[in-house]
Amino acid sequence: MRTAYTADQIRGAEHALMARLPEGALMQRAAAGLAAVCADLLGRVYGRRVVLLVGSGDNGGDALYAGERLARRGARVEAVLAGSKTHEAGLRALLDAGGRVADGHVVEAADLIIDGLVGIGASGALREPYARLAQEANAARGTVVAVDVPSGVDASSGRVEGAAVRAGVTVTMGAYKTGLLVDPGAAVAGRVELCDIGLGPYLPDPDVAALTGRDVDGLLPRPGGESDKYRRGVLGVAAGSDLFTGAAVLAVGGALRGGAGMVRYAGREAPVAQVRAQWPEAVVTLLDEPSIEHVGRVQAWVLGPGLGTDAWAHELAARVLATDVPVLVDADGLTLVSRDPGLLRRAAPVLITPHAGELSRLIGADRAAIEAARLEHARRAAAELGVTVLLKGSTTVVAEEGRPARVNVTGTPWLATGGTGDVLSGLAGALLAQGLSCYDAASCAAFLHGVAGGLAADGAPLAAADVATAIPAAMRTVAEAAR
Ligand SMILES: NC(=O)C1=CN([C@@H]2O[C@H](COP(=O)(O)OP(=O)(O)OC[C@H]3O[C@@H](n4cnc5c(N)ncnc54)[C@H](OP(=O)(O)O)[C@@H]3O)[C@@H](O)[C@H]2O)[C@@H](O)CC1
Ligand SMILES: Nc1ncnc2c1ncn2[C@@H]1O[C@H](COP(=O)(O)OP(=O)(O)O)[C@@H](O)[C@H]1O
Ligand SMILES: [K+]
Repeated sequence: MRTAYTADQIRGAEHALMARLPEGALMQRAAAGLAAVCADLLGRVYGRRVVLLVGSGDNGGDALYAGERLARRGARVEAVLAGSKTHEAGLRALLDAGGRVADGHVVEAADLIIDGLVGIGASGALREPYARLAQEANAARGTVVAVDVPSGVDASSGRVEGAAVRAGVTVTMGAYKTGLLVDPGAAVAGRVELCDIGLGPYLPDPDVAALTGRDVDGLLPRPGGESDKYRRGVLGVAAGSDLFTGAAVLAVGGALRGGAGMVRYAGREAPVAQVRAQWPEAVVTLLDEPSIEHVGRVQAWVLGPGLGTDAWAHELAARVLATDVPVLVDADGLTLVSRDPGLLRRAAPVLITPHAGELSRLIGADRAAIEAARLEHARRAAAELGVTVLLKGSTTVVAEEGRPARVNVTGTPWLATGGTGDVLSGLAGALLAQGLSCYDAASCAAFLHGVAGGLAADGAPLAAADVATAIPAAMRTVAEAAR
């Protein structure tokens, strides 16, 4: 499990650790780790041009001391002092080692740029001249190494207001910051290298966690000698309509690859015909009326992809939500519950899987605001609605009250294509049917869906059905990672 922390949590741990160490020791550890990563990136240090972007705080201090170390190994180190003040001891150390102070024009020609403008002490959008320097670094040809977090990214949330440094590598001190795992921050952090400064024993419970392949492998249910198709878990899928038949086909496809013992599909005439034609494995019930009475017993339901939002769909949704098994609500199901929130009042667990637009209707928040602060809104929805939330998008977030939010680190922008969400619903539903909690089913499904997307795309466009097909390969990949 990868864990990450807010700026306040990091500060608390740093204070506790600092109290036991001589002054400045922590910054020396940070600078040593930073300089080592930079030296690796440069290959040969001697004679290379390194530019330090130095802000007024300790983030600038880290950069200056790392610059000192690189200068002692023969690099030509120049510091651009951006703040109203500068870490004095750090600057002296750099100058003593042969580094010098320069203006912003040196950025363009640097082999390596160290972004020490701001770290966890930043507040709000980057001010000038920081914002201009961030843009110059982004336009330069040299590798950009961010200290702790890329400047312009809010360390606690991943929010970016205005300009931000786009790093090739971020060297983060002591522990991951939440903003490095959540877009838009994660998207500009590049490769994140954790520099151990001894903070571990002082860290509180994490703000967020990210599953690794090993974690997912450990959570996935596997059939044993005693298993039969009923004991493995049966999933019901209530999806599709005469207008949207594909969503039903894709959700059932995701479910069949997700390891349920059986998938029961229930729907109207047109999607029933399509599901029958595509998936002989599914047990299909044609619904003459919106009732699930004749569908047979299931351990979980997926409700909503392509279901429509008419009175018939509403009635079917009410029947599914009146059962006592976990229900995953997606797509049109979310529109139905946003119109009739009473539907969500039930004793058994609910997992909702909205994208930002669907969540905006559910909690009355602006879509752009949700995309800018994904974690905050997913948590708010979980608390207000009393459900588990899987918020889809460039970073998928899973939130449930009383547990650390989980952020998903797999996936590819190629997944941004119609129908992949339906596959995700089927997959997560299959995991629910096999007995995983909403929290684990959602986070494992997001992880596997992202890996499957990467395998299916392999650098080129994918169709949603390819993602379903790649789910078993994704499971094998996590099993290999665990070995
Ligand atoms: N503590 C430790 O033990 C260790 C800490 N370490 C390192 O220290 C970093 C934290 O250092 P920090 O607390 O000095 O804050 P930091 O991020 O450098 O910036 C603060 C200054 O920036 C300014 N500023 C703020 N917002 C701004 C904006 N939008 N636009 C422009 N300027 C803005 C503001 O100054 P102002 O100009 O307003 O006076 C503020 O005072 C941490 O990320 C890690 O790298 C490591 O060495 C390990 C040990
Ligand atoms: N930029 C992106 N990077 C990675 N994954 C993305 C991106 N955009 C969307 N996705 C993923 O693609 C899927 C799209 O789902 P959804 O919006 O429900 O589409 P649909 O309704 O067409 O199935 C989700 O799993 C989402 O997390
Ligand atoms: K920085």
